[in-house]
Amino acid sequence: MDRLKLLIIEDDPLFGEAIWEALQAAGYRTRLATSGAEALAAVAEESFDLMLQDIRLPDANGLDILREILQRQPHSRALVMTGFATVDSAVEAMKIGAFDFLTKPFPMEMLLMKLQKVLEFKQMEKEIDSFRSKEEECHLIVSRSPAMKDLLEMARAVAVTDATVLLQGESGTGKELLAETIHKTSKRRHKPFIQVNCAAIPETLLESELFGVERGAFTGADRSRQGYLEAAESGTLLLDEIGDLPLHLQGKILRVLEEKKVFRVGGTRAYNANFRLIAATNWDLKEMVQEKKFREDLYFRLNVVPLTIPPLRERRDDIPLLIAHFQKCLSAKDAGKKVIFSPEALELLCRYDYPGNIRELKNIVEQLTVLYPGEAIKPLHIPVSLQKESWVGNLFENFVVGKPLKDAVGEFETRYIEKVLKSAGGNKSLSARILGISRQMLWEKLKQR
Ligand SMILES: Nc1ncnc2c1ncn2[C@@H]1O[C@H](COP(=O)(O)OP(=O)(O)OP(=O)(O)O)[C@@H](O)[C@H]1O
Repeated sequence: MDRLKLLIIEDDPLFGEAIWEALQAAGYRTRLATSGAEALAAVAEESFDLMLQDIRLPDANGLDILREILQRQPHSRALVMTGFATVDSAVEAMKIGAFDFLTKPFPMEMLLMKLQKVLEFKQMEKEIDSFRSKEEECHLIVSRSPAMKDLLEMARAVAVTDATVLLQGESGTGKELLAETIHKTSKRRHKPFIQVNCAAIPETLLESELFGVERGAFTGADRSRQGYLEAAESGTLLLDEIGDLPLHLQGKILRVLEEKKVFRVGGTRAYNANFRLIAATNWDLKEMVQEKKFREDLYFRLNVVPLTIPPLRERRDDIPLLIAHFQKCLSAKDAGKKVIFSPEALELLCRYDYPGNIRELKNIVEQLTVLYPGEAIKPLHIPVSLQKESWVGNLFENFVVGKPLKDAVGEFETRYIEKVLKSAGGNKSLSARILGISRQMLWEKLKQR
């Protein structure tokens, strides 16, 4: 860490200079101000890590000066110096934001010890800040595909409104992440973001979890408690997997949305329900409406701003970017967890269809990082199941239609075996394992080519 820069604010020039000298000798960069006005002028010129300030100043109230400086330089810390008679002011100073105080007279060692504490604290603050920003970065939506561009623009525009949003997309496409992003960019961002996965809560508990319970509503309800709808007051409620909400609860949710009031199970008192709703689903809700599995009136109520996230296989240009993003986040958490992907392995990963979408890609990167830390990932390292699927897709490209089935199957088999062998670097045992045949059978097939 750089040397700390200190501002000494002390009206007694002799004492001020003694401190100045002791701190310079201890390696700190220091500047001395002998009045409130001088201190404010110094702060206007440069920023300080720490203020060492006497509370009694000739030209101003020391507490006012402290307040002003901390407002102008919120990252700096203050140690106040006080005589016995002004200990109350020291307590006041701590309330304003001073880090600690010293009662005069004090030995220089005591001052140096306190400064060391501030140094440690500032170092910790710095680490927390950088951890926080890295953590935040890892919660960002990463994309460069044109397919996502319009969608993200629409999400940004809708975030500042209070409109209900319906997020649709296959599992793992990032619906929850998008919902969280909408909340974080909305005016409700300082209020709660409550997520409820309707499919994860047993149906018998879902009603009381959502709406809350009044004491005595049923056997075992020995105290009143709020549900998720109330907990989301003034914030955002994400109802994930809303397609799994039973029909009778769909009606109750619709009433809450219309009346902006919640009634707990077994209760007659109405509680406020002022939340912004984001609903998410993997199902096609329109189809569910046609099949009478989802209420049409609720569907219309939810479908105010529909946003459909495309599956990863329809935005393959995002794959290398996402891989780099997950690698960065993993190595930020643990510097030892770093892998490099060979171009062949990357190509393989870019061709796979990802039925589990981004979640599956993230898991694959994590898995490879744990299994092969520090290594260069080659096709050999990529899970076999994943290789088979992407190769099969690729092998069908340029396949001539018109041959008898037997010939086509033979041709496919030959091409497939060649591809497996190439990717396994000619390793026959591994190729046989990938192909699910014995080494001997592979040998036979190679002879027949
Ligand atoms: N564009 C993206 N950039 C970075 N990470 C992403 C992106 N989209 C999704 N992720 C990550 O992928 C994982 C799955 O995303 P998320 O849980 O949001 O998907 P989902 O659509 O809500 O899934 P499900 O329908 O199964 O609940 C999460 O770890 C999320 O942070």
